[in-house]
Amino acid sequence: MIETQALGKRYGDFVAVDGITFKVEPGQVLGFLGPNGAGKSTTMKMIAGFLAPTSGSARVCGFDVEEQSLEARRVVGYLPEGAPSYGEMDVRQFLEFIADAREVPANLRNKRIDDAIDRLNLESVLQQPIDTLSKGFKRRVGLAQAILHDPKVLILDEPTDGLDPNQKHEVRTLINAMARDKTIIVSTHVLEEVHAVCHRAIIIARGRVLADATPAELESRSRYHQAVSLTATDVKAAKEALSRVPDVASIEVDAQDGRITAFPKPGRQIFVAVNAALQERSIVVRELALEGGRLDEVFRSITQGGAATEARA
Ligand SMILES: Nc1ncnc2c1ncn2[C@@H]1O[C@H](COP(=O)(O)OP(=O)(O)OP(=O)(O)O)[C@@H](O)[C@H]1O
Repeated sequence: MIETQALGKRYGDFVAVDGITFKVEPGQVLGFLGPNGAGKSTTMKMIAGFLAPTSGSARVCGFDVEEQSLEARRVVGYLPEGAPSYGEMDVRQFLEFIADAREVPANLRNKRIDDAIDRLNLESVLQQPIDTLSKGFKRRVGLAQAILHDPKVLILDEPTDGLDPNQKHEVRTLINAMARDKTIIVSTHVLEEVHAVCHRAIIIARGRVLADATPAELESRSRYHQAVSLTATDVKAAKEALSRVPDVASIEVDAQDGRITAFPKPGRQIFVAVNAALQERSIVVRELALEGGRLDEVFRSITQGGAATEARA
């Protein structure tokens, strides 16, 4: 369990984190989204016990991160931004050092190290100094040290940053597998990641929570939610057919690929009627899709101001 209560951080007059309150239950993966400089890393550092809050509080597994700092840090695995580590050590030496620093019991030490090596596919670079590793491998070493002591809580600051698509997929699978018995916060700029791993997402900007919802709830705020998009050989005829469907509010055609999107009037469903209208006029359609909503558009709308900016936290 992770719980923050009006958690805040100031640097002089500058407010980096402005009274953030949220709770994450075991078994949940919370996605932390927000533009550059929103306060994501600062919040994660405070929860991980690496930075003292200037106001409010945070608890992990019931331990206050300031008043019970040691107990709190014991139950947390933390992957910092950029994953700094001791570059002159080789990977195995570094993981052994972490096992000792984390006081992993002697009878579990080798098993935990081997398990982390296996989960992050580090076998091929075990003897290599960390400084000489590629960015992706450095990130994986950072993840290995975060999970080495099998913590109940994981704070992962952009865990897939710098990874290639295959590695991204592997790390997401790993997070999903670990989610069953852990409480996890993941910050990311990759919106598809929210779908792949998060049960819930918090969007923050200028140090404040602007939205706290499931990925599906966020998508439902998109103007594309329940829109119907299609590609047709005769764009003009397709547009004409769609314009006659009573519940279609507007129609847009993508200038680049000619894709047509029909937007419903508020609260209306148009898929069946659109399909029928196209068939009635024998319009040849290459694909026809019901849109769930677009997270990138919701993210922009929420963080840059606009219709969807109301906070739900
Ligand atoms: N030590 C510091 N002194 C002064 N300002 C700081 C310090 N550390 C962070 N900040 C500022 O606090 C704000 C929040 O930074 P933070 O790193 O938490 O953002 P972020 O959401 O993680 O951004 P990004 O997505 O770019 O990683 C930024 O404006 C940053 O410049």
